[in-house]
Amino acid sequence: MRSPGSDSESARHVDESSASWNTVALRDVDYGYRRNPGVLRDLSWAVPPGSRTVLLGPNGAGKSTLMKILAGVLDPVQGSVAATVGGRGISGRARRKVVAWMPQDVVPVPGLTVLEQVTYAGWLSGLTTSEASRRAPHALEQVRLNDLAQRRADQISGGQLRRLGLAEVLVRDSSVLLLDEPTAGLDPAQRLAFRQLLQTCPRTLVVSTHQLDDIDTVFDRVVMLVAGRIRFDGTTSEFFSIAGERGGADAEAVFAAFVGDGSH
Ligand SMILES: Nc1ncnc2c1ncn2[C@@H]1O[C@H](COP(=O)(O)OP(=O)(O)OP(=O)(O)O)[C@@H](O)[C@H]1O
Repeated sequence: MRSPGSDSESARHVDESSASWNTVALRDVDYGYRRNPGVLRDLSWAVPPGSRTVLLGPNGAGKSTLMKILAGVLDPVQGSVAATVGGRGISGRARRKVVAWMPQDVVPVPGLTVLEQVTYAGWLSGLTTSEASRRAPHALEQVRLNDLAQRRADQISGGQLRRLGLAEVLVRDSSVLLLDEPTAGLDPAQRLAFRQLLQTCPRTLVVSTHQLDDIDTVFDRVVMLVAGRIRFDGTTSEFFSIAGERGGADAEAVFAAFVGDGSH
């Protein structure tokens, strides 16, 4: 393993006691792919510090693209991304220490065990080898994968791989976690365990999902992205009050209304 670079060292000096102030914000961001321009359009949004935000939107709305830009994996074509820690701006490279991203497709590292892959992810994020080794078993316990710690990562099921991806994020000491469809492919018991984990997770969360059941028990904010623009940004109770206005419609009906008729 190479030793963590100066980037991680500078981020280590971040005052984690003020982590509730840590945020990342987009201003007037446009993004498009070469063959697919206009995916995000003039988008401004700041991750609310200390909150649990669920990111909703139809297929192709731009949720994954938005997360990749927040995580620093993609750079906007126009506009800017700024992260603040304890109220102070930090560099784009230091942002990768503060913001952890779980992609939609978790990739097993050939030849590594589940435990080694999580340890490696922690080390790559800037933890020392001993810190990463100390934290990895706990991260595996949090996603209930400790029984498979010694299994090769490329020999586990799709749902188990997803939980491994989540452990790779939890092992880091990042204060902002971006989770792209973390419950896709999880069985009902694991989805319940995941919800319980999020309810007690003391970090800022942004989670994209197509599963609308129980969002009010986990998340305090809802962002709805439609065709690359934010159509709704508010508290979960504001989201559900729209359901009330619609005669007690459920979350799916509110979702469909935002996507379909543009009346909100
Ligand atoms: N690498 C790429 N090259 C070209 N177009 C892309 C690429 N990745 C995504 N897109 C396109 O960008 C748009 C937004 O995709 P994105 O994956 O961000 O949407 P999403 O809201 O996460 O969708 P889903 O709910 O289906 O995961 C889609 O039209 C998609 O086809």
